[in-house]
Amino acid sequence: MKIGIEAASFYVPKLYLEIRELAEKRGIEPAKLEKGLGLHKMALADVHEDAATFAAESLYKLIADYDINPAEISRIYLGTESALDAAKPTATFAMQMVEEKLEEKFGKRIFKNCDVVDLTFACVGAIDALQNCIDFCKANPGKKAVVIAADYAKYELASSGEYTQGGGSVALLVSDKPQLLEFENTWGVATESVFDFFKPRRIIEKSAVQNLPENSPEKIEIFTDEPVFDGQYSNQCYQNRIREAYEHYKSQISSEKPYENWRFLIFHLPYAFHGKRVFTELFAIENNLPFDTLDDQKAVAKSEAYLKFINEKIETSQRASSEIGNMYTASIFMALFSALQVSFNENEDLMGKEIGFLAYGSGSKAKVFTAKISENWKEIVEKWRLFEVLKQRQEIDFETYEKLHRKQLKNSVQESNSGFGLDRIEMENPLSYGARFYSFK
Ligand SMILES: CC(C)(COP(=O)([O-])OP(=O)([O-])OC[C@H]1O[C@@H](n2cnc3c(N)ncnc32)[C@H](O)[C@@H]1OP(=O)([O-])[O-])[C@@H](O)C(=O)NCCC(=O)NCCSC(=O)C[C@@](C)(O)CC(=O)[O-]
Repeated sequence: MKIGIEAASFYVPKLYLEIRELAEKRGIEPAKLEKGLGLHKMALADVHEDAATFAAESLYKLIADYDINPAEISRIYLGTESALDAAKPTATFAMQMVEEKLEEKFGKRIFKNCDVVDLTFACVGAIDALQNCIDFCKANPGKKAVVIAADYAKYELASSGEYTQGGGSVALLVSDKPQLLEFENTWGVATESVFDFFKPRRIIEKSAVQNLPENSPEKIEIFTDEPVFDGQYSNQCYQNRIREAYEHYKSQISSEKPYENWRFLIFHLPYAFHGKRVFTELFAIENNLPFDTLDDQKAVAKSEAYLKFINEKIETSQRASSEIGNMYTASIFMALFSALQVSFNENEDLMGKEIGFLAYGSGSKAKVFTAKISENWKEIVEKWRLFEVLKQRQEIDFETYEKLHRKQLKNSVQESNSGFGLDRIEMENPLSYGARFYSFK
């Protein structure tokens, strides 16, 4: 049975900061960020936005753009590491927003019998959701599942992670009608528990939190959006896991150099140039090139063969990332959208071509798997207009960016913001303290 993506949509928040401006304000050479890491713009959530509104946006767009009957969706699995609650899944907030928006057309509680849940494993969580939903569709012919990846990447101000911020979401309809692409059945996996990037509970004074029950302990534990991370170590963990997952993938197939058969290599991109920077090792292994010293590594990265390989198989997948930044779980899918959009715009015939996916999530796990482009792929891609949509965003200045980051703004930056938004968080009633209420404008 063929299982794959029947339809796909995305949402990128409408605000952005130019990386050049961030570089100048932080005293970093702009060329390092632009030419070294491939960064140009950083997408930012407005005051009324969070991971739930991002998820709702792409879910609603998926249903509206591809004329999907929501009653036919058996499950909505959300990969996210920006959860809004430690018990109530962020997917339930998104589901409710979309349900209310669709009420007039489809009636109340259209997702009443839909299985909704979050899956978390840093940036690879949505790939786990996807694999799970592929298996679900195989086991239940005719049923459809939606996979959403929704996140915002936020790092401490002036940290080395600051220029790799970003955010947004994608939603994929997975079914036995793979109009966009069809997944093949070999999965390479590699896991090792490490502390390269994580979001621990932080311990703070009780007095720092409003409206806690009187008998709360003096010190309490809270989650924050900003991770603890070790940048260079995280790069190394990524490289190690990808190598191990690729080797595991390879051990299950007969091809000598599988990557040579792939039209694109689609990576999780924490920043645009990451995939091409880490694949040097596997390129060296596959082509028996020395890779022990820094000089060896630089020689591979700068070789004509490697530059040609990047140009042919990776470059177009980087373009959207340069304009958005890290979308955590959604980054790998946005890399796919970017490559497909460029091929669509250039009228390339992709039908039947194989794509290799190299997914990574800190903490850490990598998955390597493949898919084949379907006959009707253009009918799905033609609705995206990805690069036009990215051009329609609003630039903000550095001062506004810092205020947004510090949560010092009460009102949305966009004057006429339309779409899903957070209205309020309950802060008084102890029985509903922290409940979040959303609406569509
Ligand atoms: C991403 C890092 C590590 C970058 O860290 P960094 O120290 O800013 O940069 P770098 O030293 O790694 O690389 C700079 C590049 O710019 C070049 N450069 C220098 N100057 C110039 C110049 N003038 N002109 C042109 N190029 C210049 C320089 O040569 C080098 O390129 P290379 O030669 O090595 O290819 C940092 O921003 C960071 O820590 N970010 C947060 C963590 C992260 O993104 N880690 C990535 C891997 S882990 C991952 O992907 C998982 C994650 C993060 O998404 C989370 C999850 O799973 O949930």
